[in-house]
Amino acid sequence: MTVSITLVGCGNMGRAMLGGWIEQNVKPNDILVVDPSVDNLEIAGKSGCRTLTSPLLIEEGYQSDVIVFAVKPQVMTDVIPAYQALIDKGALVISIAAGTRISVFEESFGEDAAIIRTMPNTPAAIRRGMLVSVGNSKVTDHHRKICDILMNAIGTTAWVEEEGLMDAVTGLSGSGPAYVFHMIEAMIAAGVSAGLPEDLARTLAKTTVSGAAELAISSAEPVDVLRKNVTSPNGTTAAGLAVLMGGNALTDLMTRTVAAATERSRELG
Ligand SMILES: NC(=O)C1=CN([C@@H]2O[C@H](COP(=O)(O)OP(=O)(O)OC[C@H]3O[C@@H](n4cnc5c(N)ncnc54)[C@H](OP(=O)(O)O)[C@@H]3O)[C@@H](O)[C@H]2O)C=CC1
Ligand SMILES: O=C(O)[C@@H]1CCC=N1
Repeated sequence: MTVSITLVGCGNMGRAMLGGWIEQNVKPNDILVVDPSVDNLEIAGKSGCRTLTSPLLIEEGYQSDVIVFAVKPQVMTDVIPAYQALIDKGALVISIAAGTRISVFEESFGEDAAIIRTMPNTPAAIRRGMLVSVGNSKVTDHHRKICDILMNAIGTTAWVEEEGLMDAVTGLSGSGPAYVFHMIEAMIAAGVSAGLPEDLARTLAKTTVSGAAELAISSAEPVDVLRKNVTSPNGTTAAGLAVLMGGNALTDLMTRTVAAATERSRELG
């Protein structure tokens, strides 16, 4: 199935999705990218996509199967009305904005519009994203298929039936890459403080996180067993984990971290 896409917003996330779609054989000339910034459009243009700085420049006869809104939640209500004509021609709406509820799109586009809210994350840029979607009652199996084509091209996909879960999804997998990047930063700093040269500490930290994550995904063992496999009785790991797990330190910190991001997603709605 070929899918024509209008991508609105070509920032960090828009570019990450675009790269994945093109790598996965969505034809660049089936993609129109709209973004007011010429610099943001340059990469899309070089990939062979059509680019426009404003929806006012979209020609009258234009239609696309899907419009993906990838602008900041704070500007979403100002941005979407300009795309009414595409919705009237039957385009499916996919929004990746944190917090912004499906009802915001229904209020603008009408209750007959098919709206999907998806939460991706930045590893989509290397086709290793986590993408969770929820649709309104107008979303058909055909729409789900279109969404799956786009999202499977850039990562692992899941659907939820309750929109209320999307705030916690955002707090865990949407924001999650930043938590892991910060953990890598902390491991590098800790390695340097333990006496390693910074370049070596960086390589060790990144490779360890990447290898452990791959093992967690590919192994049949649950992650707590994988952790125990590293931990020799009275050995070095036990000494390290006594700090990280003592008083439930990391679990408490992570619980508060995800709760804060989840709450912010609710506020953005
Ligand atoms: N970054 C992430 O990890 C994730 C982000 N999201 C969501 O994705 C969305 C985009 O985030 P992100 O890519 O990080 O943000 P960016 O700021 O990088 O991208 C937003 C893009 O939209 C452009 N833009 C602004 N106004 C318009 C307009 N009227 N029409 C078209 N484009 C416009 C911006 O241009 P300019 O730069 O000139 O303002 C920018 O290029 C947000 O809603 C966010 O919640 C979801 C999951 C993960
Ligand atoms: O920080 C944000 O609001 C966006 C949504 C999830 C990741 N980045």
